[in-house]
Amino acid sequence: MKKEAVILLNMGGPNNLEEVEMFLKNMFADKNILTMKSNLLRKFIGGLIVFNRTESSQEIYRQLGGKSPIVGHTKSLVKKLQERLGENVIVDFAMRYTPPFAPEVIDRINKEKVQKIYLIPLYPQQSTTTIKSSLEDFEENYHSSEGSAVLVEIKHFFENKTYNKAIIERIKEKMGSDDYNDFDIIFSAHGLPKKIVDAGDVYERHVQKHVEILKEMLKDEKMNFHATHLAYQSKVGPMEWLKPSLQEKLETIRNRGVIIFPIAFTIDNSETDFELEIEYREIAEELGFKEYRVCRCPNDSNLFIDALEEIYNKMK
Ligand SMILES: C=CC1=C(C)c2cc3[nH]c(cc4nc(cc5[nH]c(cc1n2)c(C)c5CCC(=O)O)C(CCC(=O)O)=C4C)c(C)c3C=C
Ligand SMILES: [Fe+2]
Ligand SMILES: [Fe+2]
Repeated sequence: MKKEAVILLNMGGPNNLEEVEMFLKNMFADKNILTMKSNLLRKFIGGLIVFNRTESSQEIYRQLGGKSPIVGHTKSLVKKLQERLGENVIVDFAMRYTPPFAPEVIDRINKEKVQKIYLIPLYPQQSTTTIKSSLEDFEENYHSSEGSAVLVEIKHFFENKTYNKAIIERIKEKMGSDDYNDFDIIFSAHGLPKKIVDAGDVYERHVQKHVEILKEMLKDEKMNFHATHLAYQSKVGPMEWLKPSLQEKLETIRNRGVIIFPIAFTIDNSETDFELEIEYREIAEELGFKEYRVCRCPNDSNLFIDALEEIYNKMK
């Protein structure tokens, strides 16, 4: 039987405090993140951002036990997907800004004489800053290696019913037997500079469509929240980003219960475990929320494994 590989792609996150600078350097050297044409200007602006951000960023990861949770969760997901797909398919992962990088993974699969490689970026909605960047990085590295497999890629999977069931399951898990009507739900997406959206990035549209799909599913499941909202978190720097921000949104709700689902991530990371769980919790407490809950990402849940198996089968 011909060998195939499924490679999951993601942004990565520091595996230790020394890797924080590497993570930020690689992120802000990415032409999909800092989109100016001049490489020299990117180097200058990127260098300034990294210089100004490294220490405060290290503090975030220090509070998370010295590393991002993203790689650990991804390893567990890969192990379970490998068990599901069996020994004729190699399942592995590559990160964009921290190890394991694409060349290391490519070296491993090239030893196996793989005929076809299925690339699945672990972001539900498409963006130039994430999926395009990860696919380009893997493909450029693969084409300069000795590998000769056919590369098959998927650009987004927010419409996948099974994936969305995994989200609904996570929301149910946080709500338990509590009355949904006592809570507003906020789908919180990672923000994006408005300039990138205006240049044609489809991310905002995908996020909006995703929220509409989930709203319908909540209705079908009779999960009748008091209201459903979309907001954007994680703004970096002085530029205009997508709105409303999560802070603005929380300020308009107040005095109720609120549950947050981090809609742009499949895997828990510093933006969920620190920004949502710690920083926004403090803001919510100051604003007088009766309850503030953050759902877990799908991570290595069985329904997410089912969705990835389905996506792989559809790509064939
Ligand atoms: C211009 C800056 C940034 C853009 C554009 C951006 C897009 C973007 N990012 C994610 C997912 C994640 N981002 C994470 C961390 C993170 N992101 C930025 C900047 C931009 N992101 C920074 C500076 C950081 C570092 C954290 C900090 O120092 O505050 C992470 C977390 C990784 C981890 O370590 O756990 C994720 C995941 C998406 C989905 C996205 C565009 C849609
Ligand atoms: Fe980010
Ligand atoms: Fe952040």
